[in-house]
Amino acid sequence: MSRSNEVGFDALVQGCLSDWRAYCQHDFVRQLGEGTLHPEAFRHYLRQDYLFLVHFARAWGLAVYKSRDMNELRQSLDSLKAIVDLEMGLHIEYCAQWGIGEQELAQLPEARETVAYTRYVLDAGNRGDLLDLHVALAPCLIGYAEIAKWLVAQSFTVRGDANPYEAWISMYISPEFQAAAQVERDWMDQKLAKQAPERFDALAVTFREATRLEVDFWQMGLNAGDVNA
Ligand SMILES: Cc1ncc(C[n+]2csc(CCO)c2C)c(N)n1
Repeated sequence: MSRSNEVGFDALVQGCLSDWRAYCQHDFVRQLGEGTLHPEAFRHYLRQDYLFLVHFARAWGLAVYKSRDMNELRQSLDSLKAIVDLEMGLHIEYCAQWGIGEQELAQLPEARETVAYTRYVLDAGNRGDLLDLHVALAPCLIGYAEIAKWLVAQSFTVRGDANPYEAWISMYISPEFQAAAQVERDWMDQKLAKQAPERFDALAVTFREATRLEVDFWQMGLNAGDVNA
């Protein structure tokens, strides 16, 4: 747990609160909660998320490379294996339920928003160390847990079969996913508490940029459902 007199993940959020809210409470998220999101918006998001996950797996490969001891190596390798062996397969199955086949996924052109976000994360890790990489990944890893918690607390959110996006909500609100996000948060709190102020400020910039790129990713999805566009 982060203590109030120490900087941690919460301080990263406080450093870019308006961007963080724009991400966590984005219209894409709200409409997903209401169940009113245009299915094409969701499909576009799912397709690009497949490409996102491929680069996300590469980011864990980079984390393996940037690891400096056996603990870090094991943690990074476990994450890499989880995404490659498990989560990619689940995503492919989920896409199939939305009428998106594996063949289509394999041939997808990458949207600029996907390129921007994933390459930003990989560059942050490449030029920095393991902490820079984790901070660049934090909006993704911890953000989705926060988004799910926020969503289920809103009165407009529809749960159960009446919402076509129930599976998405239930995956990210699941105790397993929430616990994994908490592990990441604890790791980050512990690392951030040891950083000098200038170093923290540089990390906060990376966090804010990655958060803004997540906003763009939602907006990309929303735009794809705009029939007038
Ligand atoms: C654009 C985008 N941002 C974040 C996530 C969430 N996410 C991707 S991989 C992962 C780790 C464990 O599954 C999490 C939480 C996403 N799917 N797409």
